[in-house]
Amino acid sequence: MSTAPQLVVHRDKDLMAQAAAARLITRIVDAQASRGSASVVLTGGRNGNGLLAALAAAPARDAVDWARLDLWWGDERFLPEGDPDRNVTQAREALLDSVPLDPGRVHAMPASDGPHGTDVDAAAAAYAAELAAAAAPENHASVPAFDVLLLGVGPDTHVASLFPELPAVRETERTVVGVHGAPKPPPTRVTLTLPAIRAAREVWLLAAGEDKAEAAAIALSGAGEIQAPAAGAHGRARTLWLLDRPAASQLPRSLYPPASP
Ligand SMILES: O=C1O[C@H](COP(=O)(O)O)[C@@H](O)[C@H](O)[C@H]1O
Repeated sequence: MSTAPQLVVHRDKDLMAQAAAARLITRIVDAQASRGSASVVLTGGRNGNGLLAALAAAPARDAVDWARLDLWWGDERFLPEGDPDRNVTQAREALLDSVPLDPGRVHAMPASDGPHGTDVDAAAAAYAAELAAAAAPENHASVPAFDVLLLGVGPDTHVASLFPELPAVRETERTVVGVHGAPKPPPTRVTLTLPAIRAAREVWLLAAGEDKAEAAAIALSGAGEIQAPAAGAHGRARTLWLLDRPAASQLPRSLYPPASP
């Protein structure tokens, strides 16, 4: 299967979130049917949380066996446990607190008041070790083969906490790194790197709203991943961009899917 990006453009952000939630339910159910369990990497941000809220409201959510789902995070704002700006706090509020997950399979990234204190690099290394321990030994991989890895696209083309030109987006060896001096608050973060992202079977990039239009156009028009990290986010089997019309409004006509309403 090709990893060239596939694009789906929805009418507006609410419809995009509902359609993405329906798609994710199907993907999880299929993975659980074929392999017994599923693994999903969550993203923070408005679009990621919108998807989780839509999933919480979807009647078909009960088709998912929540106890056989591993949840990981693509990035985290390095703040104390329970801080309202942490991605995991927002995910809990949007969905996780309302479904019967196995707490042992909810792999939140460390907080700044956790066992590593404020040492974000140690926190990143610990998460890398947790991922490596969950990877299938027969695959000789350093991260699990995630079924779906979600990424919100920032207006500056950042994905996870990989910001243009910062060292994290240049990382080619480690799977998780600490981020210092992010241009979007908070400045200290933990993030998966591009090699870890590219180990996922499917990578879905979410972009809704006019403020994402330029980023989508740049990332999908051949930009380099150092300057436009979203351009470097690919899945092994599939790379899917889910957009709404405002976010797709600056795409070159050659990219705009002809079948989109
Ligand atoms: O800070 C973050 O921002 C991005 C994008 O968020 P959005 O609100 O502009 O959609 C998000 O994907 C990332 O997980 C988060 O930490």
